[in-house]
Amino acid sequence: MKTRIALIAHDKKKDDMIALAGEYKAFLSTCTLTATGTTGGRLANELGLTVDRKHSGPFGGDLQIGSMLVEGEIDCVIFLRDPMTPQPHEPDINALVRACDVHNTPCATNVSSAHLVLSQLQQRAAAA
Ligand SMILES: O=C(CO)COP(=O)(O)O
Repeated sequence: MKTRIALIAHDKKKDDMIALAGEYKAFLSTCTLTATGTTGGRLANELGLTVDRKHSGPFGGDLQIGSMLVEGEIDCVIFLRDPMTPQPHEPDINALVRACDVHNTPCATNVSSAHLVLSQLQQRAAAA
């Protein structure tokens, strides 16, 4: 089965997300990708990745992805959060990260941990 990855980035982290996804593009193109609206738009337009785009984060996108995760439809979350900017939908963000903890789903919230998670998933997929 394809690895199912959710990709989410706050505005000031979107360039980092594009750079990260660009590095893993070959692997990510073998995965089933879900993203919040604006992040997904950039991944599709700038990298040509096929992405299931949910609503934008402030309009419930994090909650939609959280719901998928609870249903067992997401294997891993890459969520590049901006710790320096208050977000209007902070409760939704916390709900998604909490759902990852409740369901023991890997959740990388910065670029360094995202590299560790993606390189490991890529290696596993290559060995399968
Ligand atoms: O706000 C977000 C995550 O909390 C991200 O949403 P967008 O990808 O639509 O900007």
